[in-house]
Amino acid sequence: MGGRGRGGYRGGKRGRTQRRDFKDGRPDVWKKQRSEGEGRADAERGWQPFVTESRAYEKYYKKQGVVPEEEWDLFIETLKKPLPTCFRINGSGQFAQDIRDQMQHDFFDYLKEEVEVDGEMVEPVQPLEWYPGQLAWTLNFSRQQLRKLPILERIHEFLKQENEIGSITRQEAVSMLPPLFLKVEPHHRVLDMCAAPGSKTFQLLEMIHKADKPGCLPDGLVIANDLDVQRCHLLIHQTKRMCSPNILVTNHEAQHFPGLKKKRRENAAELKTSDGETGDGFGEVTSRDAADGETSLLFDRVLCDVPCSGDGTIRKAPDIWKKWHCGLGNGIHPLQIQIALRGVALLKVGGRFVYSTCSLNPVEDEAVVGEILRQAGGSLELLDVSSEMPGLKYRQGLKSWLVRDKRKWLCSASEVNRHRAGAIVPSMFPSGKGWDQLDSNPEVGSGEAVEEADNAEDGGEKDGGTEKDDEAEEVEEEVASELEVASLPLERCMRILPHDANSGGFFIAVFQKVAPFKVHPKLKEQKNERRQGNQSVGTKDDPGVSAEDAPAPVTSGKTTSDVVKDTEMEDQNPSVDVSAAAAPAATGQKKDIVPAKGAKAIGQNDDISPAKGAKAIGQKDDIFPAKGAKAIGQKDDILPAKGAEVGEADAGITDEVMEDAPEGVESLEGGRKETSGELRERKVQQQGKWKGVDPVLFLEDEHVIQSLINYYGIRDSFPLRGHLVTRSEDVTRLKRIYYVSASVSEVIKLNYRVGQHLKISSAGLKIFERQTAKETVEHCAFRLASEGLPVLLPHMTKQIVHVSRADFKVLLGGNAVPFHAFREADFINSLETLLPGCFVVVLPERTADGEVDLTRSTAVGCWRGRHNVSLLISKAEAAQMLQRLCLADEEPKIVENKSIEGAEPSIKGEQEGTPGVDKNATAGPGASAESKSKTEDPALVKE
Ligand SMILES: C[S@@+](CC[C@H](N)C(=O)[O-])C[C@H]1O[C@@H](n2cnc3c(N)ncnc32)[C@H](O)[C@@H]1O
Repeated sequence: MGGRGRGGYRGGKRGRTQRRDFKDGRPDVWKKQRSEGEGRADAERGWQPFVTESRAYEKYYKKQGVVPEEEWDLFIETLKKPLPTCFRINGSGQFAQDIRDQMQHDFFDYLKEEVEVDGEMVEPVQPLEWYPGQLAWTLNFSRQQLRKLPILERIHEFLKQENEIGSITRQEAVSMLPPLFLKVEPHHRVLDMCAAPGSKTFQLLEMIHKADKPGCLPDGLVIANDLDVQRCHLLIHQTKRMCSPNILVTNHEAQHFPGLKKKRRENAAELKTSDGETGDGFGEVTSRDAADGETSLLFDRVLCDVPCSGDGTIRKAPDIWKKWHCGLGNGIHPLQIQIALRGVALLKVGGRFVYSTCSLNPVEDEAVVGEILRQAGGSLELLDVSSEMPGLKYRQGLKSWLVRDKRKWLCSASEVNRHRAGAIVPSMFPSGKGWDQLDSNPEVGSGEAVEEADNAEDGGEKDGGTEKDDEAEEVEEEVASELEVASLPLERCMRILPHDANSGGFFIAVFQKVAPFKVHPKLKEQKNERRQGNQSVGTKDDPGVSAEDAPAPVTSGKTTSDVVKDTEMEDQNPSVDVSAAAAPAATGQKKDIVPAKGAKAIGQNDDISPAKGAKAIGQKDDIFPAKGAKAIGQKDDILPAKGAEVGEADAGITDEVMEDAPEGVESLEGGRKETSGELRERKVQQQGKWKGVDPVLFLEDEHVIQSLINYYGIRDSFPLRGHLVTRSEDVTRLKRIYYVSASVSEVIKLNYRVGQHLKISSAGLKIFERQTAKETVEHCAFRLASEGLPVLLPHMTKQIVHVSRADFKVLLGGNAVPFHAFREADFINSLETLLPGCFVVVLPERTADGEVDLTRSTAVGCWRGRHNVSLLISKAEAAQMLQRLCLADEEPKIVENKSIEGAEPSIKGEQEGTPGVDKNATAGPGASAESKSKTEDPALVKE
C-alpha cells in the first residue's frame, strides 16, 4: 500500500516529485536563440543562426579516422541538426507500466510510420531499441508540426504533465548507457564518482531498488559524488525523487575520493546479505559488530563519467562549434586518468567499472583507457560487451590516433617539443611509451623542427580553427612519422556516432577488476619523490586501499600541475578551465582551487544546466553566489551550510598532505621540521575551517524517537535508532529528520568525522518534518515527509485511514475538504477518531483473500484539521492521480483541481495554522513550493 513519494504511494514504488530545475534541463540554446528576437524579421533583430561549422573540429576528426570517410558528410550533416528529445519512464515510478502502455497504445500505434505534414516528414515516436522494457522513448518534431498534427499536441501535453510530476525524466539516449553496462544489483555498493546533475545516479538508484518489496530495503547503496558544491544541489534534488534511504551524496575531488571503512563481517549477523542475497536491509549496526573489526570498503560497481570537453553534445550545445579547439581534450586528459585510476583502486576484485565521456576525442577516450590498462598492470580487463545491449549501434574503439598540438600532428611522444612536454604527455599516444622508454626524449629529442613551427606561431591564435590557422596548416598537413598502434584491445571500447541512431556522441569502456591493483614500482617511486617534495598526490588516510593501490599521477615524469600550467597557456578558452579542475589534484594548494568554475565548464553532457537548475532550486534569491554553500542557503539539506567556501573542496587534501607526510617533514610555511604532535594540532586547527558546517548526526533523543513510534504506531520491523540522522545538534530546533538504510548508516558511522574524512552533502531521505500546530504538537512534533511515506507506511499501524474510490476522488479534487463532503459514513467516522495532524489515506487494492495488497494500493499523506482534510501533495500530483482514477473508471477526465463546495480556503485558515506549511503551496499543507509550478518544459519539443 501507499506510495513512494510525494504523489502518494503505490506498489512499493518510488515517488514522483519533480522540481523545476529538472524540468528546465540544460538550456535549449536553439530555442533561446530563436525566441530572443521573436516578432521581428531576422535581419532586423540581428538574429543569426548558429555557426555550425568549425574547420578546426572538422580537420581534427577527419584526420583521426573516428568516422569512416564515406560517412563523413552524413556525420557532419547530423551534427548540424538539433537533437531529438528522449525520455525515460522512471521504471520504479508508481505509474511506469501505465505510462508505457499509454505511449504504446495512444501514441506509438498512431505514429508508427513517418507522417507528412505540409510537405515535411514527421518521424515516428519510438522506443529505444536497446533500452530494457520499452521504458525509454525518442520523438522528434518541431513546434510547427505539433500545431498542425493533433496527435503530436496530445503527446506533448501528456509528456509535459508526466515530466512535471516526475514520472518521466528527460535524458539523452546515450547518457542512459553507462548505468545499464554497470549491471547493478540491489546488494551492490556503487560509487558514482562524478555524478552531478545525477541523471545516471537516478538510474543507478532505480537498479538498487528494482527488487523492492513493500517494507523491505535493499542492502546496497549509491555514493554519488561531485566536486562542485552547487552541482551537488542538483544531484540531491534529482535523486530525491527516488525516495531512497540508500544514498549518500558527497563532495570530493573524485581523484582524491577517500578510502572508506566497513565492518568486517565474515561471521557478523547484520547485513547478512553482503554475499549477494537480498534481505530486509534494515540490519541494525550494533556495537557488537565493532568487535568484528573493520576493513576497507571497496565498491562492487564504479561509474566514472568524467568531466570532458563535451564535444559529443555539439547538437545540443551548438555553441561548442565556435569554442572547440584540440587543447580542450589535451588539457583534461590527465585529470580523467587520475579520476579513473582512483575509481579502479576503490573497486572490488570482480567488480565492474565503467569509464564514459561525451566526447569523441581519442585523447579523452581510448588514450585514457589505454593508460588505465597500462597502470592497472593486469589487474583490470577491458570487457567486450558488444552483445550486452542488442540493438545498440556503435563503433569499435580506435587502435591508432594522433595527438595535435600547436598545429602539429604528433604520432609519438618522441615528437613532443621539450617546451610542450608539460602539456603533451606520453599517455596521450597509442603506445603510451614514457619519455624514459623512448629513443629520444623531449629534453634532447626531435623538438627542433617543431620548435620552428612554434616560433612561427608566436603571437598567433590558439588552436582554434581560424582562417589563418587553416592556411598555416595546409603547409604542414602531412604526418611526420609512422602511426603508433596500441597493443591493447582498445577495439572493445564503444563509440556512439551521432548519425548512427540520430543521437549525441558518446564513448564507453567497461572493465572488470580481476586482481588487486598494484601500482607499477616505477610510478610508486615517483609518488614517493613527490611526497618528499610535499606534493599531494594519490590517496590519503586510505584504509580501503593499500599504499600500492593508491593511483600514482599519470603524466610519466611530469606532475599534473605541470601539465595543467602548460595547458593553461595553450587553453585560453574560458569555458574550459582545466586548471581549476586538475591543479588541486597535484598541488594541493588550497587557494588555487576554483572547483565550481572548472567543474561547471567541463563535461557538459548532463541534461541539467547548472545555472538554470540552481536558479530553479530557488532556496533564496542568491544564484551562483561567489561563496559556495553559504550563499546558496540550502539550509540543512547540504552540509557546508555555514561559512563554507567553494575553495573548501580541498580541505581534505590539506589533511592528506599532512597525513601522508613522514614525521618531521618540513612544514609548508616554516621550513622548520614539525613533530607529529604539531602536525596533529595543525590538523585540529584545519578543522576550525569547518566550524559552522552542519554535521551529520544520528538522532538519539529518546523522547523524540518514542513520540514518533507512538504517534505513527511504528513497528519494530522499522528500526529508527541508528537510522535517523539530522543536521542540527539542537534537538529542540531540528526541522528535518532523514532516514538512512543500514548500508548508509554504517558508512556514516565508520567514516564520518567533520572536516577529517567524508564530506557529506546529503544522506538518505527526508522522513519527518517539524510541525508546530498546537493541537498536535503535544503528541508528536513531526509530520511525515512525502518522500518518507513509501518507506514507512508498511510499518505504520496508526494514523492510517482506508478510503473508498468515490471519496478518494472527492479528496483529490478539493482543498481542505470538510468531513461532511465525503459520502461514506465509515470514512467520516475514521477521520473523526484520528488524532489531529498528519495521517495517511489509503485506497486499498485487495488480494483474492481480501488482504490489502500493498503492491497495488495507493496512498497519500494528509492533514486532519478540526473539521476538514488537506492533502500533503502538490496540486499537479493530485490532479494527475485523479485523472488516472477517472480514466480507469472510464469517467470524463478531470484536468483541474476544483474546490469542493463548502471547503475552507486552502491557503488561509486551516493551512496557516498548519505546521511546517509552505504558504506558497497550492495543494495542501505539505505541497512544496517547487512542486506547485506548472511551467512548460521547453525542451520537450524542439523549435
Ligand atoms: C560529465 S558530468 C557528469 C554527469 C553525470 N554523471 C550525470 O549523468 O548527470 C561531469 C561532472 O564532473 C564534475 N567534476 C569535475 N571535476 C571533478 C573532479 N575532479 N572530481 C569530481 N567531480 C568532478 C563536474 O562538476 C560535473 O558535474
